[in-house]
Amino acid sequence: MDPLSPIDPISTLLAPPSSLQAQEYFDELISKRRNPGIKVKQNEAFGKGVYAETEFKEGELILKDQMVVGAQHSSNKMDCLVCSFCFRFIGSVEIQIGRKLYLQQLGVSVNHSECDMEDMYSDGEDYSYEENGEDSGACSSSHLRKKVELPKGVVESLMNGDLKLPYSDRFPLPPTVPCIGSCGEAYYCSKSCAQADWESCHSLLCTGEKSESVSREALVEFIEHANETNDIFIVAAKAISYTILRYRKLKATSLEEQRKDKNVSGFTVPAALSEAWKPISMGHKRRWWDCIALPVDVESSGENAFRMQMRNLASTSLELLKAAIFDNDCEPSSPVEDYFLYINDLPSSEKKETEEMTRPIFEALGDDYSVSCEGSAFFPLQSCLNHSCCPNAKAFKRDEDKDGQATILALKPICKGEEITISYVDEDLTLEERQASLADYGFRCTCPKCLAEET
Ligand SMILES: C[S@@+](CC[C@H](N)C(=O)[O-])C[C@H]1O[C@@H](n2cnc3c(N)ncnc32)[C@H](O)[C@@H]1O
Repeated sequence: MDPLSPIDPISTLLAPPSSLQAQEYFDELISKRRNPGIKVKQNEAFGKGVYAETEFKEGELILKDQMVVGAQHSSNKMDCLVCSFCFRFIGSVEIQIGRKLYLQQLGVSVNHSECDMEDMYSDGEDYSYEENGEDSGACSSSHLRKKVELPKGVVESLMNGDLKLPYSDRFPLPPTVPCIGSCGEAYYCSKSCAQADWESCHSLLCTGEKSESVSREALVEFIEHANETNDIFIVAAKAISYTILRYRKLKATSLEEQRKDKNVSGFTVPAALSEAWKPISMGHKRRWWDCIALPVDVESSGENAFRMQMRNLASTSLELLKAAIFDNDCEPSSPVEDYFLYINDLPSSEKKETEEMTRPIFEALGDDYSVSCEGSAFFPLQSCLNHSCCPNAKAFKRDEDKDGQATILALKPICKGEEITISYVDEDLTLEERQASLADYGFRCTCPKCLAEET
């Protein structure tokens, strides 16, 4: 068999890893990430689970987990300009506010190609937004807000840096670094994040002129389909691009080693592919279309048809992605909120003067002025945490947690050997509401709180 020809048995890659493979992988990951207080173990009832290897006090950090791939929600892109790799807020308080107001006034979402963000940062441009333009509401995340209009030119001045808000230098943000492929859609907090994202997955998913995708038109079609249906397909595309790029690197290294030393064991596609796919495969879960909850308006007799419809949706998305990248051969607070809280807390003499300038901007932003960055991501350790409606831990962003890492803190004292659990849903909901939300995860909760409330 030609060792470089693509192999078909994708099903081998999609099979769950054996318990031994998973145990070795997570032991190594925990040791590399220096999270000695935890261990991933097989749980008889629910598959994998995370267990305490030491005692944790209330409020103590249990683990920090680096994401493998993740994406900001399409609908959130209008509210927050964040680094496309580490999801830190970028630019400045003025750019965050100005960009949001600009997009609201334009009445478009940045997911759609009508609005090129590149234009918004170039100085002296005619931004041509309608001063009294009606928000179409079609793509805006804030069409319910009562708008207060700002004088002409304020929004442009905020975006191009001509208008500096008082005290905004107390909330410094990293500058915006554009994407290497010039797509004008991805921005970063540093050149190193831009490079890391390019090498991790973006080179194949970039719609810019330096894109390494097979077809930029096909890629745009794939992204539009994901934005119109479910933007989880963007995260799936990132996982696939990540695997392809890791595979290529492994192949190049292996062939180079073989060239130097003929005695080095030969490169094989299956081995390199499964190594490249390993970080994703370790998060193996049931198929999405098999476990999502049945919508309330679908009768149980229509369940098979519904699941088939969802499967077809995922398959259409994959076909679109394949046309774009197929290779023949893997809640922080908002700085805007922090800024306005700071202004609100100023001593009254300074506050009065400052608010003359900031109040109209605050009112123009409306109720949702402080939206934080939201998205979906795959965190290998966090994804092993099982659910409980009376959890002993919580994913929590502290002031220092500004990057895209997941932080898990103890909610109460945890003993050595105890399972660490988080709540996937709002624990204050009623029993029925909690169980309905958990149906999306494909299980019925039997934690002590649910059992007590059921009787
Ligand atoms: C984020 S994963 C947690 C890790 C998972 N046990 C594994 O083996 O990868 C979520 C899945 O774990 C299972 N799970 C988590 N908490 C559970 C619970 N309280 N009861 C039953 N199944 C649970 C469900 O299958 C759920 O879809």
